[in-house]
Amino acid sequence: MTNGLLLELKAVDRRYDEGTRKLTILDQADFSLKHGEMVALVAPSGAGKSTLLHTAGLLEWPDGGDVILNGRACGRLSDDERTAIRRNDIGFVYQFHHLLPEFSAVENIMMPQLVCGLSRAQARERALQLLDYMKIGERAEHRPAELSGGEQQRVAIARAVANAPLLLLADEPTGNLDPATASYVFDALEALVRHSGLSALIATHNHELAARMDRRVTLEGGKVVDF
Ligand SMILES: Nc1ncnc2c1ncn2[C@@H]1O[C@H](COP(=O)(O)OP(=O)(O)OP(=O)(O)O)[C@@H](O)[C@H]1O
Repeated sequence: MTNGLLLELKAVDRRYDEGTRKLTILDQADFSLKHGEMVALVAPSGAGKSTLLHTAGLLEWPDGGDVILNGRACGRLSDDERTAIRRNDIGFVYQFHHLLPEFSAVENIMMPQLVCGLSRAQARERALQLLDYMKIGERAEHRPAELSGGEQQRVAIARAVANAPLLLLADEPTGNLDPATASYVFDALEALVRHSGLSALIATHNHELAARMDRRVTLEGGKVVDF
């Protein structure tokens, strides 16, 4: 930790090739996220929300500028180093849960911990604690297909934080749920973020949920701006 910031994007460019021309999605974009801060990313479809999340989450390389996570410049790291940071320090939640269908809820949450070298007993204990925290402890042994959409998303959130990341990035985490379920799932997500002190950047089209976060940003002309 250096300046109270967990995440900084400094003059980040991101361009895609579209036939013969370049599509500029991020154009010298600056953004920062403080430790423990929860920020909503609200922008029209196609504005570049997923691009911003993927770049911040080290899934995509910026074409210019740098991404600094917990004081560490990540732009010039090797693929292996970036993978290690993603595995240990960053949790992702998507609109669709992407749980492994043949494994139970608890096993899905154990998986990333086993990859990081925890024993099965340790991983299971933490997974069960997280399921309890998300108020679905009694669904631990069910497979994703046996869970409701809201329950599946709560398992996906638990899985994203299983390795106690510093940063949670979520791309429309409640976008696939009805309003009441979305609010309920967001309650659980918010409680978890606040309790664990992690920082979160959450893309959402839901203005009610965005209003509950510390700050709201949007994308305009490839830049991240507060609104
Ligand atoms: N790998 C890629 N190659 C080419 N173009 C891409 C690629 N990824 C995204 N794009 C384009 O970049 C633009 C921004 O995409 P992005 O998915 O970041 O938007 P978004 O704001 O998340 O949209 P949505 O809300 O619909 O998910 C879109 O025009 C998209 O078609």
